[in-house]
Order: sequence, then structure tokens, then C-alpha cells
Amino acid sequence: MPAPTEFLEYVDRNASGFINRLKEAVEIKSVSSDVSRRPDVIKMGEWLEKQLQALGVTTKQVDLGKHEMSGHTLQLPPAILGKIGEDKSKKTVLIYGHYDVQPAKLSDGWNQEPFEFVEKDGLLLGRGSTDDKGPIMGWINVLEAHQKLGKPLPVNLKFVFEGMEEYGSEGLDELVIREAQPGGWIHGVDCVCISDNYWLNTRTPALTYGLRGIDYYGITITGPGQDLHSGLFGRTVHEPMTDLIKLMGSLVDVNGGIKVPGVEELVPPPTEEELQLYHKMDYETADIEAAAGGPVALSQNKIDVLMGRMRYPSLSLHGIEGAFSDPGAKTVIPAKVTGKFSIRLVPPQTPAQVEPLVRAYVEQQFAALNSRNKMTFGSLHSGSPWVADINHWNFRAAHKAVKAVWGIDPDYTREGGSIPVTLTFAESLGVNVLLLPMGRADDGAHSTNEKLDRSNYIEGTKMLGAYLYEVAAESSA
Ligand SMILES: NCC(=O)N[C@@H](Cc1c[nH]cn1)C(=O)O
Ligand SMILES: [Zn+2]
Ligand SMILES: [Zn+2]
Repeated sequence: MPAPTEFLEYVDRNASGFINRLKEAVEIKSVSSDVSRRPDVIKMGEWLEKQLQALGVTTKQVDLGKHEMSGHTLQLPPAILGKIGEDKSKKTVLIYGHYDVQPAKLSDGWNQEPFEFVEKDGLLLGRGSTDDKGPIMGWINVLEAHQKLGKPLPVNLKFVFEGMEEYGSEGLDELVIREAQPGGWIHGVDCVCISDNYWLNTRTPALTYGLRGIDYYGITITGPGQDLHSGLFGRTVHEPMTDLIKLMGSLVDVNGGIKVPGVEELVPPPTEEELQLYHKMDYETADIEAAAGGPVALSQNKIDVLMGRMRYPSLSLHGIEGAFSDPGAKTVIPAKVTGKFSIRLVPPQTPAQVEPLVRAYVEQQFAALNSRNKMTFGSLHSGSPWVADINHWNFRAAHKAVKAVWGIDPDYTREGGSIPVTLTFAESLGVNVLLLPMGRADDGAHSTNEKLDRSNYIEGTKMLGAYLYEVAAESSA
């Protein structure tokens, strides 16, 4: 059942109001990994709850308790649960999104203050515009259109919005498992839809049926009692940074090969059938280079690039806490440094399998340094990979919606990123989960100058609405 014309026209007529809604959302600095921004994350959750309530959604804020972050005990931002419609003759779709964002500073290389929303040259710019505030606003726009038009929604909707996704979704798995039980908020839904990833390129919409998992680690080296003058102490003491750089350098080679024994070996080679899927995707190595903003692809072979992103694990080095990183030439020997890195996991890898391999390797590498410093290794957070069945009516409905709104067939992709709760939804609810991305490959999620194309936001709002109509029309058999 295609989306009604009056809905599509409402979206076009009200585009500027929808953009204002996104502006308001972007300007709340809801950075989940920043201790000082935690009140803003909570404010963002409250703002979102009010938006939902104003559009007739029954909501519930769930306190997820407290957690430890960077030596502080902090209140976790609430999960915002919502529901609208209880018509037993209709399907019920569960929508998930996250209202927290990655950190961003002007000095990272932004052309504008990252939390000041700018509309320019067809782009909606600002932190969170594509990840994940744009898609969440898309769902709210769909609700607004139906309320203002006095039209019933074609399906019942349940919502789970969280404020800690960018920090490993702390506390959410337990909530989802609890609420999936009989009598729980999300028990009995027919399918799940998540809009929190991107097209493979800038041309072709995508339906996504897989995500990599993640295991995020920290290696801390301590020794000196305080930071030291390198002129007075250089070549007289074991330096924590020197040890850490050696360890971090031993984890991955410059071509992306993971040097931790046993990690790559867990992954089976691709079958002929799987290779054919990559051949069919609308993709060129120029796409990754355009999205990366430089000629830096590891291979000029499209299949290698696609498999590197979708079906092989990767190990990335993220940063060093405690290292000198300001402009200037401070001659310091930092006393305590923590190196952060993560491994993106693919089936059948699990964090429980991979973590002991990494720990044993890091300990062995550190022992080989014969350093008198101390090393501690830990996992900051983790999530398992997920793969779905694309032959399900949930995907069929999304395919029709994409075709109706964008006029082309979508690519079927596996995403290189992670959304830790996805597998928990699939397992605890026992239903199909679909990822329906709104943004493009070059949106700059987690990066500088993050944007969502105006057309992706507006057509994407239509696509989300159209998907609900197509779900309603599918037979669940
Ligand atoms: N849009 C999904 C996303 O960006 N997910 C994050 C999740 C994460 C895990 N640890 C920190 N963030 C990702 O990096 O894939
Ligand atoms: Zn996201
Ligand atoms: Zn993200």
C-alpha cells in the first residue's frame, strides 16, 4: 500500500518546520562520552519526550541507574519509551534511535561551531545531523504529519530511544530484555526498524542487514609519580608513552591486518555466493575515497574495500588519554597514559572469544619490553555482530518504500559500524530487525562537518512514512 499523497505533500509543505525541529535537536550538546555534558544529554532526552507527547505518544522515562566514567560516578541518561496505537488488527513496529552524539570541537577542523546548526548549499550541518538526530526527527515528522492531517497511522508504533549509544549503550540490554517479556513495553512487536546508518555511496539508498560488533579496549601505562621534565629525566627512566606506542604499534599493520594471533583466524572465507553480492553493489573505490576525503583506500579493488568494511574485522587506534596534544612544544614525559583502540567484530566472533586473545597478546608484548612501568588492560565496552534475514516481509516492505520514494532499488548492505543493542532486539523479541538508513556515505558521522543532505532528510521522512504503509500491507506469513 503506497503512502497516501496527502502525507507526501504534507512533508514537502512543512519541510522548513521539520528543519527547525532538527536545528533545535542539534543545538542541544548531548555528548554521552563527556562528563561535563551529561546534563545536556538528559535535557535532550526530556526534549525528545516532550516532542513525542505533543504528538499523542504515551511515554515512559526509564532510569538506567548510574555508571563510572573517567573516574566519575554519573547518572545514566534515561531511556525514553513510547507507544502510539493499540489496534489489534494492525502490525506493531518498534522504532529504535539514539539521542546522544559524538564529541565535536571547532578546533577539530569544523568550518562552523559544531553545535550551531547551519543550512547551506542543500546541506543540514551540525553534530548529530545524520547520527542520529536527523533520522529520529524523521520519525517525529511522520507522527506530526499524521496528527495534523487527522489520519490514523497505518501501524501501531513503539519507541525505544537511548542516550548512551555512542558510549556502548550502557544499561540498555537489561532494559530491552526485561521489557521484551510478557507484559513488558515492547513485548509482542512484529518487527524492528532502526535508522542509524548510511548508504554505501551518495547515489543509492540502502537496506542494511548486518552490523559489525565492537570490543573497545584501553591500555594504561603508569610508572613515574608525576609528569617529568624530559631534559632532567629523559634516558634515565622508563617512559610510559614509549612503552604504550610500542604496544599500540604491535596491534595492527599499516594494511589493516590484525596482528593479535587468532583474531583473523576466527572468520571463515567468503563463499562464491557472497562474493556475487559484492559484485552487484553500486560501488567504486572512488566512493570510499570521496567519503574519506582523500586518496587513501587500502585497495583499488572494489570487492576488497567492501569486504574490508562489511565482513572482516578491523582494528583501529583511537587516541591516547594523558598524552600531550596541545599546540606548542611542551617537553613533558607524561606519567600516566591510556591508549584506546577497538576491534570491529564480525560473525562468528564474539567479545567473549576475542577479549582473552587480545589481553594475552598485550600482556606478552608488554613483558617483552622488560619495562619497569606497570601496565593494565581492560575492555571499556563491547557488543556482538548481527546479521538478519533479508527474505523477510520487513525487508520487502522497506524495499517497496525505497523504490516508491527514491525511484530506484536499494543496495543490500552490511554496515561496518556497530549498534550494540541490535542483536539484543533480535534475540529477545525473536522478530526481524531492519536497518533503514537516511543519510549518505559522505555525511561525516563521528567526523568534522557532519551533515545530512536536505533531500535525504525530507525524502527520508517520506521513506520512513512509506515504509510504515508498506509494512501494513504485507502479509506476516
Ligand atoms: N551510528 C551507529 C554508531 O555510530 N555506532 C557507534 C557505536 C559505538 C560503540 N562504541 C562507541 N560507539 C559506532 O562507533 O559504530
Ligand atoms: Zn548512530
Ligand atoms: Zn555514531
